Amino acid sequence: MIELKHIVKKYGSKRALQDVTLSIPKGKVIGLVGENGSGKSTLLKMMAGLSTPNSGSASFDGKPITRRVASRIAYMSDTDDFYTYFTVQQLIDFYESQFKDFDVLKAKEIVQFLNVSLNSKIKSLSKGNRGRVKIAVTLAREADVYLLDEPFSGLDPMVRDDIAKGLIRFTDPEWQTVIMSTHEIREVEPLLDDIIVMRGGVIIAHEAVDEIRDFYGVDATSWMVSLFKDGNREGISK
Ligand SMILES: Nc1ncnc2c1ncn2[C@@H]1O[C@H](COP(=O)(O)OP(=O)(O)OP(=O)(O)O)[C@@H](O)[C@H]1O
Repeated sequence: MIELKHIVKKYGSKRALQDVTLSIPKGKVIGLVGENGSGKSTLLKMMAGLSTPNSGSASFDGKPITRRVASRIAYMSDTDDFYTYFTVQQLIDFYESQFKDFDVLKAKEIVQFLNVSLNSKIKSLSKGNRGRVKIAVTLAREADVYLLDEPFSGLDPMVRDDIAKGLIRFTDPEWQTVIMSTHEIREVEPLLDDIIVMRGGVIIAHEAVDEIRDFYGVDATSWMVSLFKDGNREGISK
């Protein structure tokens, strides 16, 4: 469904992505992991049509990813400066005006599921509740793909758990794909079908979580730690 071929993205002379080739099928939940600065956000922006490659190609269902095609892709940034002057209800109204695939009833259901009041002003919400609202309006889009940049970052375990439950409950694995960057691999591992590991702008591994357990005989977190310790994917033998 999403195909990236030999993508290079430079910021000045810095290469944020180096020759990235990647195929993302429909109906998977994928964790994108790697050290700070390894290129995760840049890769998500590329798939969202928010960043243009210096070379290589990005396509969705065979068509180049442009802002138009990207209307089927819901992107959630990692920033926390999120329409602070709105109430939650006003934010939902705003999203409805911006996105054709936005489902107001679903948005309200998710907000209720996550225990946030529609009348709250976003600027007066705690960071955890802002995180809940952010995921609610993202998942309320009936998009083919959800690209979530660090949905768990800086949030306490209860909020992380709520967001994980929301992801399971409000996405349909039959046709929707979720790709999320995270540093909380241990917590999200049960949600994941695949893990993509990045280092220095390169994808150093892309494995199915079941395969990691079956062939490497370890959980995904231990597999990833060994991958980094040994500096390459041959670190753990099947
Ligand atoms: N707008 C920009 N201008 C200049 N350099 C940038 C820009 N965005 C990213 N970079 C650089 O590109 C590289 C990849 O950054 P990116 O944000 O994609 O990494 P990341 O894996 O998401 O990091 P983190 O885990 O810290 O969020 C880094 O070296 C970063 O400094």
